[in-house]
Amino acid sequence: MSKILTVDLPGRAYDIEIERGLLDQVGERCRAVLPRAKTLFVVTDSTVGPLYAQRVLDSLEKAGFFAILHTVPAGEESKCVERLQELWEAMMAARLTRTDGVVALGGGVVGDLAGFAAATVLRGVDYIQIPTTLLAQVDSSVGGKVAIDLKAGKNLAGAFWQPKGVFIDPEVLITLTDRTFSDGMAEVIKYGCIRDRAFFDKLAAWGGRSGVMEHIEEVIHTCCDIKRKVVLNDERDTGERMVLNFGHTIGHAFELAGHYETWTHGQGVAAGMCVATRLGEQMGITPAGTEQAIENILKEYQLPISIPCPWDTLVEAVGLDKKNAGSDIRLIVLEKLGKAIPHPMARQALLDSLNPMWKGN
Ligand SMILES: NC(=O)c1ccc[n+]([C@@H]2O[C@H](COP(=O)([O-])OP(=O)(O)OC[C@H]3O[C@@H](n4cnc5c(N)ncnc54)[C@H](O)[C@@H]3O)[C@@H](O)[C@H]2O)c1
Ligand SMILES: O=C(O)C(=O)C[C@@H](O)[C@H](O)[C@H](O)COP(=O)(O)O
Ligand SMILES: [Zn+2]
Repeated sequence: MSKILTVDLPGRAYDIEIERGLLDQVGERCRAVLPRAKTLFVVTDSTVGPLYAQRVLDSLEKAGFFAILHTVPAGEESKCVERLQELWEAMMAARLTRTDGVVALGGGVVGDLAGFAAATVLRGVDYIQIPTTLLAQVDSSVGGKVAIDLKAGKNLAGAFWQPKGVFIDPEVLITLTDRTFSDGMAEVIKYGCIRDRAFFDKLAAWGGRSGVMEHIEEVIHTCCDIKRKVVLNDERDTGERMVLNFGHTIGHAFELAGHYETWTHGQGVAAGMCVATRLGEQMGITPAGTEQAIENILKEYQLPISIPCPWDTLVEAVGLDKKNAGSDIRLIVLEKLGKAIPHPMARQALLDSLNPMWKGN
């Protein structure tokens, strides 16, 4: 049975559809939201392409589209200006027009990269998200943040560009490695931490991949619904949306420290949530014992609770966080498990609190 959530942004409303087997019906779904499009430029990666692209192309062609497939190497390193430029050039070589569209078929890397290409080529063409990792199905395909990484750090060039539709087929998760499944669980656990204590407790009880897969539609629906509501209140990330960044200030530093190879985004976020919660406890905002509860659940899902990171890298990443405003920063902390808030503080005060934790590193 299909579950549908609507991201009801004025003039830019779109549906998130969650349904087993949806991959074979994306053609008709794309036709419904892109009625004038002739060509669809499908972006995928070198792992997802051989697994799922043909089914998507067949479905698109059956719905009357001319579909062109473009494959980037799998991995975070593809979220770069070189791959973006290749996409722009290939889109123009395909004579894409403003009434055509882009389809992102893959994980968060493909979604962020293809979404940014769609946001910028011809000053913006429509795009569709077909997320294939757990992380992309519960988080990155929704809300319109699209970006590439720069040498300085994560997601430093990008846009807010909402998709025309998000088509989620949970069956594709079956081919994920355990590590990539766990990455998605970091963001899933984040949703429990920031907005839904009961959901957090369920995740703790399910205890692993097979338990979660028994409830996968509920998991995807719960996370997308939280994100949808937050994005509706603050699309441009000026206040409430920042809670979706829980664990990311320090998490992005961990990713940078591993040169985006050693540590994935999900792993960075997992360990970053522990640090943010420890700080919250130290500041007297987060109840004592909360970090322990988060560490316990992260361990259940094979996620790290700490990651080595040089102090200078941490300082660098904190300085580049998009929640900075002048010399202040908003750190996302938990008022309690299930409720996150942006906590404004001087960036130097945050670094001063972090420093003693790093001394032993
Ligand atoms: N825009 C947002 O709101 C947002 C939110 C969260 C994360 N992100 C970004 O998302 C990225 C991480 O996304 P990710 O974890 O999906 O990583 P990813 O896109 O690199 O995918 C992880 C790996 O899984 C493979 N894969 C994808 N689908 C598969 C499938 N069904 N079966 C087998 N293998 C499959 C990929 O080829 C890749 O090797 C980061 O760059 C992060 O910054 C963005
Ligand atoms: O959608 C959001 O807003 C988020 O913060 C979701 C995060 O999980 C995601 O990693 C996002 O890309 C981080 O954005 P950034 O603004 O910190 O680059
Ligand atoms: Zn994230």
